[in-house]
Amino acid sequence: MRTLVVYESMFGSTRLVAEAIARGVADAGAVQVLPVSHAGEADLAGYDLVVVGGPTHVHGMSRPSSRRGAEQTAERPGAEETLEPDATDTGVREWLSALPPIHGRAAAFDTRRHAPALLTGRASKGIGKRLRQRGYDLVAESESFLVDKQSRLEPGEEARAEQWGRALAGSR
Ligand SMILES: Cc1cc2nc3c(=O)[nH]c(=O)nc-3n(C[C@H](O)[C@H](O)[C@H](O)COP(=O)(O)O)c2cc1C
Repeated sequence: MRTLVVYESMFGSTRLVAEAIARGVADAGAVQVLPVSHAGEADLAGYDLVVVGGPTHVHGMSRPSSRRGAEQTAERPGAEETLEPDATDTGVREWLSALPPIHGRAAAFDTRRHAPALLTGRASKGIGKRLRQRGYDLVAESESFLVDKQSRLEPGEEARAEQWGRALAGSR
């Protein structure tokens, strides 16, 4: 099985989740992890499974304005957040909009604050919806991985992401 994991990440937590998912999926075959800024070059037809994730911003997928907000957060004096080198003006929302229709298997994930999803929203809902609109079959329920107020992953979330990846690898 060939798997592609595409992620968007401003502060690094969604990247860590993407890398953990990839470790889990790797039991089932080759896996490539790409930041969304490089995913436009990928030939999606060459993959048996495409996993897409991003941070929850303003209850959903990020937008240019919320990504600017994240940049400003990292630029505050004494900020604990540092901006990822691959954090650019392209997010999964824009990437998914430009995706050609394709039939394939996919799954969606996000990172979000540790509170009920009704309050936080979750980007994976929109990611999953758009993947289905493009023609993908979702092989699993969309999943959220939780961060604290400084956007750091909560303890145990990387292990849970690896486990989720293992479950994806076993899905048919
Ligand atoms: C502009 C902005 C808006 C955010 N809005 C939400 C939100 O509505 N719900 C939520 O759970 N987290 C929200 N967050 C927290 C992000 O989900 C968190 O920063 C992200 O999961 C960290 O992932 P990253 O390190 O990959 O960027 C927001 C963060 C920023 C910068």
